[in-house]
Amino acid sequence: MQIKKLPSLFEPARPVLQKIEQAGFEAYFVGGSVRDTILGDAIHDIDIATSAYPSEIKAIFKKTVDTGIQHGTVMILDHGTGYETTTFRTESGYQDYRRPDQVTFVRSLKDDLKRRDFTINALAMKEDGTIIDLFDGLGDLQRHLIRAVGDPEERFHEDALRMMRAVRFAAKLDFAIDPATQRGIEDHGELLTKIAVERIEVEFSKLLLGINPKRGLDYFLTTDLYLYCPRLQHHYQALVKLSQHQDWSSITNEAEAWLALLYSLQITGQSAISSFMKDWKLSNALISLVQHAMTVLLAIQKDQIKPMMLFNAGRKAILTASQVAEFEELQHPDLLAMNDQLPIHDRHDLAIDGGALIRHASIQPGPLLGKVMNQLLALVVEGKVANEEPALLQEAQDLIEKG
Ligand SMILES: Nc1ccn([C@@H]2O[C@H](COP(=O)(O)OP(=O)(O)OP(=O)(O)O)[C@@H](O)[C@H]2O)c(=O)n1
Repeated sequence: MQIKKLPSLFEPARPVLQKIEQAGFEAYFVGGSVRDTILGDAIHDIDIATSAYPSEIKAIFKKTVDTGIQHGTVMILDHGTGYETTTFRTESGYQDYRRPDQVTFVRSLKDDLKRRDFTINALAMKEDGTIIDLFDGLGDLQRHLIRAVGDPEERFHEDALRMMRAVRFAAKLDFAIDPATQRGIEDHGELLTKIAVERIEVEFSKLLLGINPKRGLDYFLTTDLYLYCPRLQHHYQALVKLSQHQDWSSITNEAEAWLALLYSLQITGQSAISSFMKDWKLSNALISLVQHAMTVLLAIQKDQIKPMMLFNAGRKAILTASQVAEFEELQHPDLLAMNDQLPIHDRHDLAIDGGALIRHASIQPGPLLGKVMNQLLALVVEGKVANEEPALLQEAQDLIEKG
């Protein structure tokens, strides 16, 4: 098979591969970019594998950077762009189920491809678009099948994360998992506990954002992989319910995915959200966004949307909550439009500050000042007082008199 028209991302890299070949070595595009090109999907990065050893690559090209030379990876700098090339290699050891104890450089493409995870990821492509398919990856692409290269058990012992990758690809590509590969996952799921949570999280997030998360979640549950992920052990029923959602089109980013998950698991309290997401090693920024969005989502559910709540949540959290409300088929008004119509969107937009209150309303710095400022803010956001200094000063005096 030959791909006639390569995606433009490959074009500037072709002369690099040609140059390696002219020096007497082999060089191929490998990995996800080849798979996705054959599927007609967009590609985002390219990987190059070569029979040349790192020292040989460095002799061919003037400018290189040793980005991971002990693993065989050298970056070639060509016309200002970096191309990472990795020498064909075999790996051995894997005593920790995630990294090889030893990497050996080899000259044979087959030896390199046979240590890769799935047949659809073990295709190689020459610079002219010719596909090298040594493990029937093309057949599996046609059959929509995720199948381990060779013995699944060996592949999963080499890197236990591959079990999560299998269910992620099932969701991402809407493919089935080959029965022997699925059995391999069922038998070795526990090895996932050896893998860093950060790496599991990346795959799980990609699963939830695939074109068919239902399929990925079904495998995640039937293979018992969920048992070895943080904090999911006791949520089988809720995960089944989540997987039964038919339309996932409104879940478009990580925040929406995690909010949908937490809402399904009924983990809705602010500190419960934080502790759950921290166990998944998610960032503080994402945790804060999901917490704000959950407040909005619960208000949608209870039909208790208030201007001040929208103001506190902010546009991004409102959008996140609206998408998940869509997913959950919760009726709701256009919250973004409501938010856009608020008189102000930031504390600093208030037409008065503490200094003005001290000067004109004879308030002393202290707790009362903070309280009055908060009350003024709420009145403006709720549209009860115009956001103008004289009106706000008057209101401040009234508030102080009322105590
Ligand atoms: N645990 C892993 C990770 C990667 N690979 C191999 O390395 C390639 C590149 O891996 P990566 O960039 O992580 O994933 P992609 O397959 O490219 O998929 P995507 O870009 O969609 O994540 C894979 O195709 C596969 O051949 C592997 O065998 N085992």
